[in-house]
Amino acid sequence: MSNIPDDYETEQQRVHEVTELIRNRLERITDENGEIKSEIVDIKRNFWEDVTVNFEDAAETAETYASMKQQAELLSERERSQRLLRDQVKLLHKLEMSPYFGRIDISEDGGSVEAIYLGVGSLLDDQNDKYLVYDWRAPISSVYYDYGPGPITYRTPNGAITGEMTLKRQYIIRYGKLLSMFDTGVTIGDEILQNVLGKHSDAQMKSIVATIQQEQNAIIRNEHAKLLVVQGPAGSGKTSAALQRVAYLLYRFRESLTAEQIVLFSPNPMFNSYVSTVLPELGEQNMQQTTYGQYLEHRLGKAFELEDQFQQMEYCLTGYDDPDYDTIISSIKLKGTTAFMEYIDRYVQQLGHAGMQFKSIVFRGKVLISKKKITEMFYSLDPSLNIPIRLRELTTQLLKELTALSKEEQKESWVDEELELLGTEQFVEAFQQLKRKKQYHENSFNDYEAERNFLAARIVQEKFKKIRRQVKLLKYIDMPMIYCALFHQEHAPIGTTNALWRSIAALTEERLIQKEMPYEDATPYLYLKERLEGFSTNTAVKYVFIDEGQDYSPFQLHYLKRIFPRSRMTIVGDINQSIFVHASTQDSFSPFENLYGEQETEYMTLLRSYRSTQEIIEFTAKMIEGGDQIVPFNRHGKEPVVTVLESDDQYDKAIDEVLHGWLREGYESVAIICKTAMESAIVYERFADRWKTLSLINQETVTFEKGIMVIPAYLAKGVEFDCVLIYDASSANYHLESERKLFYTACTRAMHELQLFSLGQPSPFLD
Ligand SMILES: Nc1ncnc2c1ncn2[C@@H]1O[C@H](COP(=O)(O)OP(=O)(O)OP(=O)(O)O)[C@@H](O)[C@H]1O
Repeated sequence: MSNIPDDYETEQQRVHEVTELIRNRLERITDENGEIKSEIVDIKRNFWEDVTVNFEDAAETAETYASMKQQAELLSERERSQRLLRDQVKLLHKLEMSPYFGRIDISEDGGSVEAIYLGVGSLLDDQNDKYLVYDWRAPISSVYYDYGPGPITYRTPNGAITGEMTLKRQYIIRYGKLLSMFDTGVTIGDEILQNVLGKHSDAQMKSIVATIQQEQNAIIRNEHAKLLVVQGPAGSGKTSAALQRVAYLLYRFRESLTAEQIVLFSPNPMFNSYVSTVLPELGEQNMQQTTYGQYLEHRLGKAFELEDQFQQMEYCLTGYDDPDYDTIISSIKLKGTTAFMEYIDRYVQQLGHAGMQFKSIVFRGKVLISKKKITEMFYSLDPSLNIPIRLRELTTQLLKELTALSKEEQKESWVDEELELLGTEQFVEAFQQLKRKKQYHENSFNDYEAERNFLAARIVQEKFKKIRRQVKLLKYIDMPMIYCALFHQEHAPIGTTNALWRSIAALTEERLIQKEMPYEDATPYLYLKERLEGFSTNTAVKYVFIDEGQDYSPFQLHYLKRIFPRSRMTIVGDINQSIFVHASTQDSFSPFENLYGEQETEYMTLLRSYRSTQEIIEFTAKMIEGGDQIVPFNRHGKEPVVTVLESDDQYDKAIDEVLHGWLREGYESVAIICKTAMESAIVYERFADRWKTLSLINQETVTFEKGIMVIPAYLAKGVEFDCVLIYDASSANYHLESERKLFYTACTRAMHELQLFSLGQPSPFLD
């Protein structure tokens, strides 16, 4: 329970004093910053004047270098100081706006009581070396999130400390004014959380630093798990906790970890813009962000036209009439399994003995080294060596061969033709070079010959450069053919019938021949490629975060683990939102179990849901298995409404009414959620004239903005809106079991109001 304390005046006085101190410090730092800035300008302007330049002899030259080095060091030291000051100014501005949000009074066993104030960064009083504000990530701050008044324990680098908490208080402060304060129990202030969650949604996600809940704190501060898996229902704060965790890790390991060493895989490009302000709000730099699809594209290069995951999704939701539909769905499922990964492993073993395919090395239409010869060279190498090592050796041999061939090539007539086109300067230069190399004897019989040979060698060398580069990049391996041949294997992967395998193989090959790479093939293709060429791992990355982890196939996760071998992984997700066919997390999080092994994996579960009103959470929880476990946060709003419409024409009036109503209430972010991109486009066309501010979101949309938007359900993943209107929640549109989770995901995007329109009989998921 919480109550409003009566020492408001004292607290307001403290806010006033701390704000004053912050403002004074800001003033001082701004002056210091100005001085450093002009010093930097001076150093740059006078750099050469302050350096004594003299290259007369070795001693003078050394002195010149020493003096240059000294100036450069001075400059970089000043620039570093300026960066530090800039960071301090940023933090002080944040603290000026709101210096702290919480306070705990604690006493270490038997000691005196100390009041600890928590904010987004720490603030030290220079006069007495005391912290006026502690960073929310400091070890002691953990007590605030984990305990209520009573006995406490917290960990420091020097061991555990026990004591007593006598007070836990929350504040809302804006620019020196204490707007409100509450004393609270273990959970952090219902009042403040009510206040935060009751607000209208924003185009950008907000940091939850002032109201982190105990179970979220455990996720944020976990330091030991190699793999941390978090399962939580829609709106339970998984993404929020993940981002706070990034900020925590950056603070905790600030000596050794930088934002570039952290990668977040997000569900769609728009999501990147949605979460982009959270870390800067916490005074940290953003980590690297990408989607898995973008990452595949980057690694795949241009050999194929890659289907993206949303095209695949669209097909899965609309392609029911395609006679190949069932085979394609089975193919997508198969290619996401670890059984298929192992199938590729066995194929790689076979390739060690036979089956590698190469491309001939061709120059000006002439085969320099035939693929037959390359194959022979490859298989004559020691078979006990693994394929990547053999390929390295083969590359060396091919490069040598090319050197020899380039000598032959110099005699070709095209070289003479090119020589004729050269101007006198090139001949003069050849003359100079040969003279320098002492290969030129004036008036000797070979003069012209030497010059010609020299220039011919250079011409051929220049033309061969590209071939040599391609060879070094292993472009002589015919990867598409090797991958296609995988589907000629007679025996099917474990768990797949021979007949199904043959159909999958035929369909896959058909698309690969067209130079199309189905999305489900991209990971197996890259995996095979890297098993042959050697994995190009990224060892710089230390933490990988995967949001919406339930949508990744086991194969994709294993692939990521191999790519980032030095990294710890945090996977957050919700099995009830697995919307992709390949996701094997349909019922549990089991695919994660054998990723790093039990010893190194920790599971955490969130049950409370914060995004939506209690009415919406209770309504949506009924759609999924285990929904009764979800604990809604106690915030109330209108009951969701299901409206059955009899004809398409009734939509105009009904939509107008609902949208007008929401706008009148002041809601700024409204989504009309459709099942597919196709449906979204139709709806947009239909209403764009009536609603001028309507926008259509598709897979290319990269920024998330307020307003009224039409969006396919699978792109609304991870984001939220004040109000959601499910455009057609009819049984005709949503009835397959495989669509249940998509439907649930769509409905759970609403924070305050949810309306569902159904053309005829509503979906059975609403029963
Ligand atoms: N401790 C908290 N304090 C304040 N707000 C919170 C807290 N936890 C979550 N929220 C809010 O709840 C909403 C949902 O959070 P978030 O998007 O992180 O959930 P999620 O579990 O990732 O959801 P989903 O799986 O549906 O995408 C956000 O508006 C977030 O700010």
